[in-house]
Amino acid sequence: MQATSADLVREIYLAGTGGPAPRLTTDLTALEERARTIMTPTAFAYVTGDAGTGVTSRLNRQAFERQRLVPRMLRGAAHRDLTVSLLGRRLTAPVLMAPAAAQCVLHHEGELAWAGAAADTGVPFILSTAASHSMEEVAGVAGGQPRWFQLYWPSDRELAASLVRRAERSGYSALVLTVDAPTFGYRPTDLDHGYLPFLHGAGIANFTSDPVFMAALPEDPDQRAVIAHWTRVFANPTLDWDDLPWLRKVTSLPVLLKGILHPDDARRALELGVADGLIVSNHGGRQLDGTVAALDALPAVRAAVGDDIPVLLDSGVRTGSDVLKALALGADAVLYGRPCLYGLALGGRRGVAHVLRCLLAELDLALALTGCRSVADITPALLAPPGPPAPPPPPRGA
Ligand SMILES: Cc1cc2nc3c(=O)[nH]c(=O)nc-3n(C[C@H](O)[C@H](O)[C@H](O)COP(=O)(O)O)c2cc1C
Ligand SMILES: O=C(O)C(=O)c1ccccc1
Repeated sequence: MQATSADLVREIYLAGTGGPAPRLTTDLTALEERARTIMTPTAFAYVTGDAGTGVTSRLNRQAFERQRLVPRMLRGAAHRDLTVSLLGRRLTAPVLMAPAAAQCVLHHEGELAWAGAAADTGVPFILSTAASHSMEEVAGVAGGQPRWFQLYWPSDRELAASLVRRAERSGYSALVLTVDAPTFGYRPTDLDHGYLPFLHGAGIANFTSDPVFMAALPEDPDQRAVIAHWTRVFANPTLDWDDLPWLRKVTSLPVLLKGILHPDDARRALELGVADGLIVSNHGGRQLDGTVAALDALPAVRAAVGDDIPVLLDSGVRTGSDVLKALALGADAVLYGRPCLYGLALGGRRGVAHVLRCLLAELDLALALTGCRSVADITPALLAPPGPPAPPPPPRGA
């Protein structure tokens, strides 16, 4: 199941100079530009869209680029084991696909392609509450790989409980509660296009398939009424720490909080006993402009919670070396976001699987080249001591 770097390289060279598919590339940092050529301007703006000036996204990348690996030699790492144990399950690699809303605006198969690629590669996916196919439909193509459900906690508790119970029943094995989006960020690209997928009915399938959501509407409602109701219940800006024990009562699934950046929030989650894991993330720079890079926030969060609780990271992960750096700084695994979405836009299920295989291949090679036989061998000792601060990153497109 796991694509080794040797398999991938053989597959690509045997396919000839055209590579794995005409539009795809093995350069994981070049996917965005490829995707730009085939996506509608509105969909491209939605996916690439950052909050405000976009500085957070640039800082996310700069934080990875600032870290330098110091590889070790002659350690006999001819065979590498990428597998890791997370929440009691063995994963193919320390990588999961990050939750992303409304994927049908990128490709008509949307989350079904996402789940198919997970089955093809062994990389688990996290399904967004704001998916364009219902969680039950997506579960149907997912195969036996672990899959998690990301919860945007709606303003109605009965609806929240219904979503959680459905996720549990349809085989999602953990809940990711996103806590950094009590409201949308200020995203000038979306605002300038006047475009949000949800207002066109994309990304609301978990609601239109939900008995509690539908019971609040008149029989046979028109789309405008459905969307209007969705905008009323989707977000819950009043959510606070005191609400979280309720979630514990509703489900026996492990809960991870996504969007933690401050060590005090990390400590609080543990003290209250409301989280089985944390995801250090700034939502890919889409929420608050000027936020600290997720990678820079990671070491303090790890130090605050100790080694026993899973700490994952996303925001800016693009390459196999990035995964290695995140793990060296204390992450147990990473979530892979926009590159998978570009793969989806470029080639549906095959495109997402290609992107994931490239990442795993590059990670596998990075282990070989740093002298690591397994993920457990990745330690802070692989990183050079911090150097002088880098100059500020240039704005996008400069
Ligand atoms: C188009 C798009 C939609 C997203 N939708 C969700 C979502 O529904 N729920 C969520 O928790 N995070 C969502 N995210 C954030 C990702 O889970 C992840 O935090 C982010 O993509 C990481 O940044 P990166 O992709 O630049 O590495 C979304 C991100 C993008 C790009
Ligand atoms: O676009 C996003 O980043 C996102 O997480 C989202 C998804 C659906 C509704 C609101 C925000």
